[in-house]
Amino acid sequence: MHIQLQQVVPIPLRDRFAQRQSDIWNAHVTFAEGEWIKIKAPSGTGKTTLIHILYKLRSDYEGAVLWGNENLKGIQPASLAQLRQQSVSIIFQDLRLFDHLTARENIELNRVLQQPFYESNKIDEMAELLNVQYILDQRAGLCSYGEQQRIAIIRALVQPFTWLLMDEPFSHLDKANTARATSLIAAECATRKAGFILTDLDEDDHFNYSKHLQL
Ligand SMILES: Nc1ncnc2c1ncn2[C@@H]1O[C@H](COP(=O)(O)OP(=O)(O)OP(=O)(O)O)[C@@H](O)[C@H]1O
Repeated sequence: MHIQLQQVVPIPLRDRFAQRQSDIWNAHVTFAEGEWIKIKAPSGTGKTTLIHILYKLRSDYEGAVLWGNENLKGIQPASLAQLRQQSVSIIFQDLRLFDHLTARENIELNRVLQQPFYESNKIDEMAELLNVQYILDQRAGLCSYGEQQRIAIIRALVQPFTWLLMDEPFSHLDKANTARATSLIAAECATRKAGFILTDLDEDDHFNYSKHLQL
């Protein structure tokens, strides 16, 4: 499924962005199935806004966003639920774990709420790869941000998807942990022939990107 942005402009930012050159805002953009897209932008230029628009957490924009032939503005709740269960997974910038649940329960909840893509033993396997196996049974609220970020990454990877949305997904990780996380994400995207959209502040060579865009 491809994604199209047709002259999307967030309404609260309309005036501020009017003079700005952007590959995304107020442009026609198509992301083809399986593409690995990097979107680079300074702080405050709308990375989170874009990710939230794509996941339909907000609809205060002009223009249109299409997932395949489905315009997000008119999408029925059942179709949106199906999109999020089968086609789109997400790593939020603010992580959005349930603090009172354990790390494992947070991941398991997403695994069973969706059509499970893996058996639950995959959680232990991924946790070992990302070096967070020792906090799996600890309450997420007690985990450090770096640990929580790795849990949020695993949570996103245990469900089916053909697109993965990632909003500054390595912001709390050191170099070694970022390398572990990127190789797991690359392997999981390759297994599914999935594409991703990754936003970040700076250039990086974490992945073999298909496209580099500037917000
Ligand atoms: N609903 C809203 N109403 C008004 N302004 C908003 C709204 N949502 C976001 N903004 C503003 O839009 C700008 C972009 O916000 P956003 O969080 O998308 O930026 P970002 O690129 O993700 O930033 P950072 O790199 O700091 O996380 C900010 O200046 C923010 O204050």
